[in-house]
Amino acid sequence: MPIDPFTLVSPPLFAAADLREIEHRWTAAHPGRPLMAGAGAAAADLACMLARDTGEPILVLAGPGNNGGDALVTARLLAAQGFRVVVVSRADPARLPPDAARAWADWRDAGGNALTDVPAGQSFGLVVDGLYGVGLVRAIEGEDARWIGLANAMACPRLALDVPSGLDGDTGQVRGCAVRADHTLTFLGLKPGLLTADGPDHAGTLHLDALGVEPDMLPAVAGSALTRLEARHRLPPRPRNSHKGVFGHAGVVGGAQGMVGAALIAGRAALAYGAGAVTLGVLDARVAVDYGEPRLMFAPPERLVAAPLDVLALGPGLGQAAQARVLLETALASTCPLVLDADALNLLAGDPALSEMAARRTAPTLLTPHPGEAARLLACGTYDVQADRIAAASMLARRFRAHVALKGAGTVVTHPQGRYAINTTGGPHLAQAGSGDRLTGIVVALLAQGMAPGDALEAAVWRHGSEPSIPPAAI
Ligand SMILES: NC(=O)C1=CN([C@@H]2O[C@H](COP(=O)(O)OP(=O)(O)OC[C@H]3O[C@@H](n4cnc5c(N)ncnc54)[C@H](OP(=O)(O)O)[C@@H]3O)[C@@H](O)[C@H]2O)[C@@H](O)CC1
Ligand SMILES: Nc1ncnc2c1ncn2[C@@H]1O[C@H](COP(=O)(O)OP(=O)(O)O)[C@@H](O)[C@H]1O
Ligand SMILES: [K+]
Repeated sequence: MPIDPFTLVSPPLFAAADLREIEHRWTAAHPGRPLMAGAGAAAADLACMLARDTGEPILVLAGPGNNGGDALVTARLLAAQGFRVVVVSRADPARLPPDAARAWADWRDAGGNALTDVPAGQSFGLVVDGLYGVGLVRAIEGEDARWIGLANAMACPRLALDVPSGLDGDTGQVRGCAVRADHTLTFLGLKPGLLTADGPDHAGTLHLDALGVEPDMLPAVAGSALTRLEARHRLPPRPRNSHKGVFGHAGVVGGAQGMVGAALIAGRAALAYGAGAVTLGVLDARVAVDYGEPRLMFAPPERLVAAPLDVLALGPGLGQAAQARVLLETALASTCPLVLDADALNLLAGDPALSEMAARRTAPTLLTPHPGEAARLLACGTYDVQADRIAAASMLARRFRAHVALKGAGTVVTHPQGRYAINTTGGPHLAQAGSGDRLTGIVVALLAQGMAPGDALEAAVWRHGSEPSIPPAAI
């Protein structure tokens, strides 16, 4: 029975290699009971609910592997329920993998056939996409790409089996082109690529069917989906018998001339999320008060980076002048948790000595790069970062022995020990200057109040995405 995976707490994320391991364990424990039968049955049930009630046939696109096998089982079960089904496949039945070959034989025995092209001028009540799943190994091109283009242009809903064809389940990268599904029914477990990069735009509403696989058959994995907060992500209730000192003193350094707002946004967010006191070290010396949030204190940045604080953040609106570099060097020597954002990351990227210092810190370091900043830190292109966001964020976590939030659609939070989480809150309303500064402030607030660094970064990313959004006005 498919479920909404977002109702689960921190569901694990399985890469293609993990899924093959599950299949291996299942086959060893249950010979002769292919998982494909359950996958096809679940897909047929969902397809019944999604197909438009117009009497138009259901188009089933079936590929050359087991994803195509799932599609053929789905087609047979839908036809058995009285739906008109048009199967389109160019796969050579003689070369199908064993379970898919069985599905093809069953479909043919039930009177089914397959067209070798999508019929022109025909409208459909639903498209079932079973071209490629987690076995996608190269870019989609040729006839497959044409079919995907046709399917994406159809007015009816599209249901993708396992992953939208063309989307890499491990990374969320579109390889060539991909089905833009309205719904994706994914099998066994969630795949990281459904949640980050191009995944959310292509998967539509996610449904998960574990196909009856027992939890003890699932391999231990490094990744999970940040669907809901766990207890470790929450602060204890504020004791009545408390004072501002209990909730930490945070310092935020940044706000060079022309970018003062970045530091103010971070500072305001830190107060809003409960830091006991927040001092800004603004580089633009003309600014000494925030009239919109007069609780913010101001100190010379040189003094603030060397002050005894509970947490220090450096970066929002920092700029890259010589003064900023010196501030960063002093901040790296601090003994409290240190959050580096924006230009602090750019300065780090261009300076091997500072990078070395960052990697050697004994107090926790948290990095919050957007893909461009991550690319500078890794000395590669933004495209390379986006092609595998988990790998990029993991590399940064290892290199800097830091907790890292690689921002953007499906923010990836990685930890020095190798664990990672993909956030599921937020959306394109956050794609506006100043969003990242607010995230920095939220992280700072949670750290100031004593949350463990990795948990604070995850919780901040989740909460930032959960804030009520005011969508940009339609024009
Ligand atoms: N694991 C399980 O237990 C379960 C798995 N299940 C299902 O199986 C799916 C995985 O099946 P799979 O491994 O057969 O891979 P799949 O995605 O069908 O593609 C492989 C074929 O595609 C080809 N090919 C690849 N890329 C291509 C391209 N760009 N352009 C053209 N061809 C390309 C590739 O060709 P080759 O590289 O061999 O030349 C090969 O022939 C999984 O997503 C789920 O739906 C369920 O039944 C539930 C249980
Ligand atoms: N399309 C998107 N979907 C989800 N979150 C997004 C999207 N675009 C931006 N964000 C979020 O908005 C914030 C932007 O941060 P950043 O790029 O550093 O902006 P700035 O430095 O201008 O404040 C990050 O938290 C990022 O994850
Ligand atoms: K698919």
